[in-house]
Amino acid sequence: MNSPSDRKIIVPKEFDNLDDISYGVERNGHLGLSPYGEVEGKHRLVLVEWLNSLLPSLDFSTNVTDGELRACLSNGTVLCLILNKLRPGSVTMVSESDLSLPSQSENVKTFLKALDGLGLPRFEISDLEKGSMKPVVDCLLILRIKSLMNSLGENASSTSSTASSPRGYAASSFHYSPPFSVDKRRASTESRFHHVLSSPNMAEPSASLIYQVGNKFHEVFQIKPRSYADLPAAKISEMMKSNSLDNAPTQSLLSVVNGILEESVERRNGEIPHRVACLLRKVSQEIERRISTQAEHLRTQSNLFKAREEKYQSRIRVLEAIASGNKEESEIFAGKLQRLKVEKGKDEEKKENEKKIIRLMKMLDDKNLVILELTQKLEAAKTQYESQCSQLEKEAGDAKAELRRKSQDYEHQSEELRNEVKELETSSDSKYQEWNVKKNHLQAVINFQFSSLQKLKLSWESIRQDVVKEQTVYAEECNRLGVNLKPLVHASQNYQVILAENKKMFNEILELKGNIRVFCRIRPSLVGKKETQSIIEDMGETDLVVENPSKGKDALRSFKFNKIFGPATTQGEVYSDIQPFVRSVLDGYNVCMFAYGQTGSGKTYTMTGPSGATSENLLGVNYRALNDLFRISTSRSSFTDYEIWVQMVEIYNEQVRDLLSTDDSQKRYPFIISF
Ligand SMILES: Nc1ncnc2c1ncn2[C@@H]1O[C@H](COP(=O)(O)OP(=O)(O)OP(=O)(O)O)[C@@H](O)[C@H]1O
Repeated sequence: MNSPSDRKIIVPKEFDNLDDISYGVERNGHLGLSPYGEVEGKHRLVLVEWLNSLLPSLDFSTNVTDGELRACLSNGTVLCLILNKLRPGSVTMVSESDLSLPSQSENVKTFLKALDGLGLPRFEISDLEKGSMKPVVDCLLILRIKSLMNSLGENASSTSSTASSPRGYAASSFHYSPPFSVDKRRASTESRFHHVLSSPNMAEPSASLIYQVGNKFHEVFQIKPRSYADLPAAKISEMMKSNSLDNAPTQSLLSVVNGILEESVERRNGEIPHRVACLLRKVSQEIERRISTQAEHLRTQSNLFKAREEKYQSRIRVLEAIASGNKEESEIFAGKLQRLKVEKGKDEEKKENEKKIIRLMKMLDDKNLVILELTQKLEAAKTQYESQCSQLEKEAGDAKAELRRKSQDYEHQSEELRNEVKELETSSDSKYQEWNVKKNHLQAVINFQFSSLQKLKLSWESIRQDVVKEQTVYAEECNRLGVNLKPLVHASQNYQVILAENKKMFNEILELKGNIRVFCRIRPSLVGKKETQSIIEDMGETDLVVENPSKGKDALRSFKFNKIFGPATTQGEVYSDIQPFVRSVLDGYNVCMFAYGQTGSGKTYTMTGPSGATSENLLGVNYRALNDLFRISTSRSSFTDYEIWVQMVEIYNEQVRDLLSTDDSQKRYPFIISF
């Protein structure tokens, strides 16, 4: 049986970070040294240790009294300092120099308001002023438990945070959950787990954390979102070689994984560069290692909790043995209980102790449940990350295969391009040769053209000299011609005068010959008629004698004409005597010619010509007169304009008819002539 001095409960060091378990911790290894109740004394010791570790300047003794605590905490400054220590900048307090008596409770109010905000139970301001400090102590202990729970959550996500701060408060955040509710603890744990994964605060580590994890990983934190793919391979390999990943906070590693995955998802082709995939695998391996370590750590802690529970069970059994009246033990404890009776009343204390032990056991059970849940969560997280890693490896494999396929495509394309380049080179060579041939040909043509040009220039020069010479000769000729032209000009000026005189004399001759002339043309006998049937007895130049036997002694009759044309006279000979009258028309005189005779005497033959005449010699007077009119008017066109029009009429049975009119109403006289 152990003596009272042997019944020291030596708490393993690992339990220092655990909240409720540490209620039973006595740094000097003894129970019940406090002037307060045994349990409350232990609570107070735990609180004192915690406060001293948070704010070393307080330097509370282990036997701190209510009065000392009240004196220290009553103005609220220390309370606010505790909060700010746990969560930097969480409250703004009034400095001590500004504190006046009326506003002394300002910092206390601020502290209590912060507790309300965190959802933690609070005390009243009056508790700080008088009476027991137990509500204040309990409140601070719950705050401590809460901070340790958060510290445990932090430990689950970062092994380095405990290394940087023994209690891991520097980067903690608080999420209140009622201390003895399993469901709410689960909710709180899940919340913390979610917080570790998604909190922006975790993605942005504190300055001290960055300092601890090293500059290499700090560079990774400085990478802008969606720029992992652009990170140089040298920098990634340097980071992977260094121990920066080992020192980096887990939430930062998760942020890197999430960043790479988000970047991969947002990229259209979903490809992950090889170097980034290597970094991803390295980070995943590091996370996996940490999860395994954490799980192992939690299993160890669970075992320790179980050992601790067994010890408490043995203690309970001892106490039960004491209670059941073990004599020796009773005697030993009797003295002790006697002393305790004197101080407070042993029976009540024992019952209270039993109740607290039972509560402690319940708390242990709850804790175990929480730890079990945490272990399960971590196992689930590990499984999830393993599946994610395998998924990532699969995707990396797919990406590699895709990359290989694309590489082959590129190889194929580059091969095709090389072939095309070769073909183009060949074609360009042939074209170059063609162009060279053409160039040589063109050069020869140009040379030929150049020599021809030279010859042309020489020819042109000689021609120019010839032209100059010819111009000189021409000028001389022109001068000579001008000299010769002078008499001609003079002669032409006289020519018009002479011509006018000629006209005048010509028409005077015609007048002298007679304005009215009568010619007689004797038609030859028609085919089939006898010559003897002719009545012409004698025919001279101008005289004609005809015989009419039916008249008896007056049978012979003579006629006189201006001229008589015999049967052998040609059409041209007839016109030659008429032609001067035609020319007289163009000099402005009126001329009228008509043929007169009996039917068949030859009028049409003389004026027009025989029908169907093809020979020019057979043309009659009309054709020849018109021909002369046009010829003479053309020759005089340089100095006289003539208008010539034709009208053909027939006078038959004293009726005049227009032979050219197409309008029947206009055919008979009088005609309406329009020009
Ligand atoms: N000088 C001539 N030489 C040859 N044949 C002629 C000559 N004169 C007229 N004849 C012929 O005589 C015929 C009658 O001539 P044409 O018709 O000229 O007579 P006409 O006086 O005009 O008759 P009509 O008054 O009836 O019209 C025609 O066959 C014509 O060829």
